[in-house]
Amino acid sequence: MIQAENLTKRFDSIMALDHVSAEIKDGNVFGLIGTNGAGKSTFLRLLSGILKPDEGNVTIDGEAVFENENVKKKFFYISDDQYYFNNATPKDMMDFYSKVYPDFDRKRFESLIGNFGLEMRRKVHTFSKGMKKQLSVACGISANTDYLFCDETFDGLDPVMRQAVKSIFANDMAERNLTPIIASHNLRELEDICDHVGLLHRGGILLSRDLDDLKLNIHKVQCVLKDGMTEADLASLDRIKTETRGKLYTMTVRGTKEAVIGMMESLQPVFYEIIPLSLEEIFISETEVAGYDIKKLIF
Ligand SMILES: Nc1ncnc2c1ncn2[C@@H]1O[C@H](COP(=O)(O)OP(=O)(O)OP(=O)(O)O)[C@@H](O)[C@H]1O
Repeated sequence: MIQAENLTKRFDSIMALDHVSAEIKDGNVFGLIGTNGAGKSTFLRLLSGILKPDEGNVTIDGEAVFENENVKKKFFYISDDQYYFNNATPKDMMDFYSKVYPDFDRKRFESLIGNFGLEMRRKVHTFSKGMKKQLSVACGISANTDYLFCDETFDGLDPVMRQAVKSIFANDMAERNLTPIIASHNLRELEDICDHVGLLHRGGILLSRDLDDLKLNIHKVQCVLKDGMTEADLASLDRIKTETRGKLYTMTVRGTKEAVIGMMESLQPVFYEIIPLSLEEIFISETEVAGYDIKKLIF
């Protein structure tokens, strides 16, 4: 488990991270969302001990991270701008990381490089941005660490590759309890992968919740009411949003699924169904309550 307590980091007058606390459970995907400059990379750099916090502390499996070589073997940090040695090839990177990470799986690395359509002996500086991202994912996965820190890892990957990488993460979570921590400015990219999402804004955590909890008390309902009934008849529902298209009402409603179903049944509409809410829709309603306009905070 990773525990961050009151993490604070300033760069001169810039407060990059302001007393951020988070608990990252093993075997879950922790998504960190925020606009450019929100503090995501700073958070990951503090988690990985690249930076020292001004205040607060971070522990991985109970041990402090900063200047602790043992703990550093437990995670791999795929940075937004991964460093490769001058003239290095994927094979050189494999040789390097094999020395750093005792459980580095060379066979897996070769197989991932092959599956991604990359070449082991081609110079990395001739790779495109997306190819470099693929290479860093191959390094990170093959390192076989308990935790994988991903900074905008999906950015720059094409949709097919994005899905492939998500499947690889899911596979490693199931097989060896990998815990990915994924920072992204794009909520939609985390939609189908995260168990827990933290929303970072100007260095502070605005919201940090398990997705299952978020989804328990908010639902999207579509219905067609009987002739003679109007929107006023929907007053018993705790509606956050209502859209009307002809006779079709699409509503975002607060309450447990059972309560919402109960109310809809009592209205005896011509038709109704509960449809899944997107992560973005959930976040919009949750942050509205906190007085924020999420559309200004995420893309
Ligand atoms: N080395 C540094 N020196 C000075 N300021 C820094 C440094 N690193 C980060 N900052 C500042 O800290 C704040 C948070 O930056 P950070 O890189 O953590 O944001 P981010 O959420 O990762 O942004 P992005 O999505 O653009 O990568 C920004 O205001 C940034 O300018």
